[in-house]
Amino acid sequence: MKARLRQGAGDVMTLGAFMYNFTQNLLPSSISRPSLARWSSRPVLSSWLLLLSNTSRTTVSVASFDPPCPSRFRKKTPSIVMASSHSTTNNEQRLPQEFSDIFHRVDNSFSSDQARSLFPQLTSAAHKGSHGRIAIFGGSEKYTGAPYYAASAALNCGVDLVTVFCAKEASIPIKCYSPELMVQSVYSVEELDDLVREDAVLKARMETERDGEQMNMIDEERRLLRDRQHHILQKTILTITATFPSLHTLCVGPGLGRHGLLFPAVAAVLEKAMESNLALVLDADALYMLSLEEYRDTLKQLISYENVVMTPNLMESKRLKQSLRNFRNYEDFKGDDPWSNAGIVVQKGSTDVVSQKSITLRCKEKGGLKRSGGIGDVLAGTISAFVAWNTLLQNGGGGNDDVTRQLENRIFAVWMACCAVKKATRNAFDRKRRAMSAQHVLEEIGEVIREIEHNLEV
Ligand SMILES: NC(=O)C1=CN([C@@H]2O[C@H](COP(=O)(O)OP(=O)(O)OC[C@H]3O[C@@H](n4cnc5c(N)ncnc54)[C@H](OP(=O)(O)O)[C@@H]3O)[C@@H](O)[C@H]2O)[C@@H](O)CC1
Ligand SMILES: Nc1ncnc2c1ncn2[C@@H]1O[C@H](COP(=O)(O)OP(=O)(O)OP(=O)(O)O)[C@@H](O)[C@H]1O
Repeated sequence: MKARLRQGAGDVMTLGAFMYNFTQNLLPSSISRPSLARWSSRPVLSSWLLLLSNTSRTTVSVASFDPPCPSRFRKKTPSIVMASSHSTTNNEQRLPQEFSDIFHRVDNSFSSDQARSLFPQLTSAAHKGSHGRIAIFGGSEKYTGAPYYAASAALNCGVDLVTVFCAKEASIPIKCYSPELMVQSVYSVEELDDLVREDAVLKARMETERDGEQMNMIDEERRLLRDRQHHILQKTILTITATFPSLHTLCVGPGLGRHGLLFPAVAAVLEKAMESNLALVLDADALYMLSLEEYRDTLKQLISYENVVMTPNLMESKRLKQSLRNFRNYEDFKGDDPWSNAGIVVQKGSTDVVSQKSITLRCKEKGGLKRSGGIGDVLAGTISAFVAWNTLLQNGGGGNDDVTRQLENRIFAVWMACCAVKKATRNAFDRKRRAMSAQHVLEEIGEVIREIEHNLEV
């Protein structure tokens, strides 16, 4: 697939087909009937990917069909040729307007086999951990819900084991939310606050002190304080990095908070993760941290790291873009788009835009009309699950072919996670309307994943 993408040969090239019955009632019946196409195979797909490619940029969009997938899809995605024609079925009338005038071709580049390979197989040979071990580094005094949502979303998707690394102050509440989560306190906000307070006192004394001997003593006290700080943060870093060999994904950020003393430890954890080639999902306060001038070097490293997914909301996206533009050596990141990096970026919005280098996939799945806090955390956890499975595929021992396929599939895995959360949000909204919260989205995500897999198997 990668080779095809790089070729950029066709003005319009359709990459592949998914059979995922996501978007029932995708369009209101009032939408004007598009000039539709006739499919060489009847519209058997519940969804398909349109890859519009030109030499500089590639865009994949998603549309959907309603009908259940027939058995022939079991084997392989049928080759579909779209010709300019008119609609003959209700299903075709449901095509989104935006695709009506696109003359395109769908081929077998992304087959249902590949879509299936986004999920690890459920077999009796599986053991605890075969379907993914992930960790969430987040959760602070103020935010205990965010890491819980992210971790539970991953569990509800089907990951086996999830550990939450958080502040001591957050660990008991998170444990009480769910017995399934392994929760480990890796630092204490109180302890960090004490360090800040003691340093402020010493600094103030230093400013007023005139006696040389006293000043030396204060200097020494500050040095000891720095040692204590170093020791505390090293413990945080070592506790987390010690788990790296057993992890398939590390998600950093949900509810992390913005404690200035913790950030150096977060940056060190990210750097160690890159050294270990561990898959990273970065959200919320991890993205805030990366937009700060002190952490530009870390951001710079992440920009050229292949194994990262960043999931900024509107604000986080603005901050990071601004930070990238402010790079003194911005020439390192030539190109109009500061996002054109090695890893994957998901810009969340009414349409989630998933991009990697010159490839862009758009998740057109409709969400709900309620935007409660925490749905971004559910998304971070869901993406972490799909990325963990993608890592498992890489570790599957299939040799270089598997590695190549893993890289090709990862962006589709992330896109699929975005669509799943949108669909779960819509189901939750349909059920709860204004009372909908992230907890209700969590309750839906497992069923949505089941539906996706069912549609791939039936
Ligand atoms: N239950 C919990 O524990 C939860 C904990 N959470 C945790 O909170 C932490 C901070 O995360 P964050 O999202 O509040 O911080 P940040 O991105 O700086 O936004 C700050 C301000 O930016 C704005 N704004 C944001 N998006 C916008 C948009 N699309 N369109 C327009 N404006 C937008 C908006 O400003 P306002 O509209 O209020 O002016 C917003 O208040 C982080 O750790 C996260 O994980 C949450 O996950 C929720 C559940
Ligand atoms: N304008 C929008 N219309 C519809 N859905 C949206 C819109 N903006 C974001 N979403 C969806 O809401 C979910 C969370 O995105 P959001 O931008 O709120 O993230 P966030 O601020 O990080 O969330 P959180 O509250 O967990 O911190 C995603 O699934 C995204 O697709």
